[in-house]
Amino acid sequence: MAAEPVNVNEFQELAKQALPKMYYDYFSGGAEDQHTLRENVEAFSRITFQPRILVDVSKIDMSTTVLGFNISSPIMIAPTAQQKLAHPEGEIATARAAAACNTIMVLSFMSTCTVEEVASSCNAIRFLQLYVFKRRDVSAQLVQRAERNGFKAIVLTADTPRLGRREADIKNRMVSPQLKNFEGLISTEVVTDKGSNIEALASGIFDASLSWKDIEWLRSITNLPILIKGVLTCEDAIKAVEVGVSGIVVSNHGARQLDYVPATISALEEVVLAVGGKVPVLFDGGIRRGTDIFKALALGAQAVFVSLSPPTVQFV
Ligand SMILES: Cc1cc2nc3c(=O)[nH]c(=O)nc-3n(C[C@H](O)[C@H](O)[C@H](O)COP(=O)(O)O)c2cc1C
Ligand SMILES: CCCCC(=O)C(=O)O
Repeated sequence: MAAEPVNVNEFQELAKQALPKMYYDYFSGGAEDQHTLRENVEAFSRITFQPRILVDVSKIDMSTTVLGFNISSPIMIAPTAQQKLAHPEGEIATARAAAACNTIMVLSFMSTCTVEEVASSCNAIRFLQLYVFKRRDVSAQLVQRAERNGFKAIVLTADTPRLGRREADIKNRMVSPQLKNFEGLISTEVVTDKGSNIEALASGIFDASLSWKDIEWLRSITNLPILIKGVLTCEDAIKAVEVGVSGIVVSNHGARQLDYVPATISALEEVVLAVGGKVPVLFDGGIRRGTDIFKALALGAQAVFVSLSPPTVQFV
């Protein structure tokens, strides 16, 4: 029997063996040259510690609070789309894992299980990630269903007016299933014989006109706190605080959107300084080890998100 994996990179190797190539490439790939994909991981490796000795560490409490929710450690689960492509239980299994670890799961707007299925599967603390569709009524309905089903916050993803150009998905003609949340509302089954179906889906339904003024619209359709995901600069961090968001997620979407943006760990400090403690700053991108999380916390993150599909092994 093969030895148990001892780190995240080894899990990725197992995923590569287990998954059809089209899905493995979708889960692990980044945009274009995948420069930022490599940088997200490598920038962590350039940060080293100045350790202090002879400090009593016999009792460690890693618990923290995010938007008033106590969680067992500063590790939350990032929204990742279409999880049934990786495992038949999809987002329900992820929610159960979040409940077992006493942490928060962010459910992707493009999930393969419905908000109702996830809500009734366990008592995990759940936030809903939001994409704003051209059909605003569809996005609004989903937000309201999440609110009725006990979701606690909305995480607006702001870095995806269109889907990043992911060359493996183009070559594989990546297909996307009909997503159950939208059954009867809008079709998510795109059939194009050219390129990535998922990119075609996003260009068809995502509202590329989304801008700062739409935070007001979002506030008009929900009472839930709103976090904004995809902030990489002090300018946007200041704007986000000005429009009254309840939290900021420093993220480059796992390097799947605009290539050649900085590694998120390189952008974190400027955002934290600009926010000045007014709202919590969360963080994701490139986290593969506990020491990465420690670095993000040391640079001012309140907590981090980890994704299901760490794209490292092919590079390191
Ligand atoms: C397969 C996959 C699907 C994703 N789907 C979404 C999504 O639906 N919505 C979203 O806001 N971010 C999505 N993300 C981005 C993650 O939430 C997160 O920002 C990113 O994966 C963090 O980087 P890491 O993968 O290096 O941990 C996705 C990432 C991956 C790898
Ligand atoms: C159209 C689905 C988009 C999901 C997503 O955000 C990603 O794959 O990064």
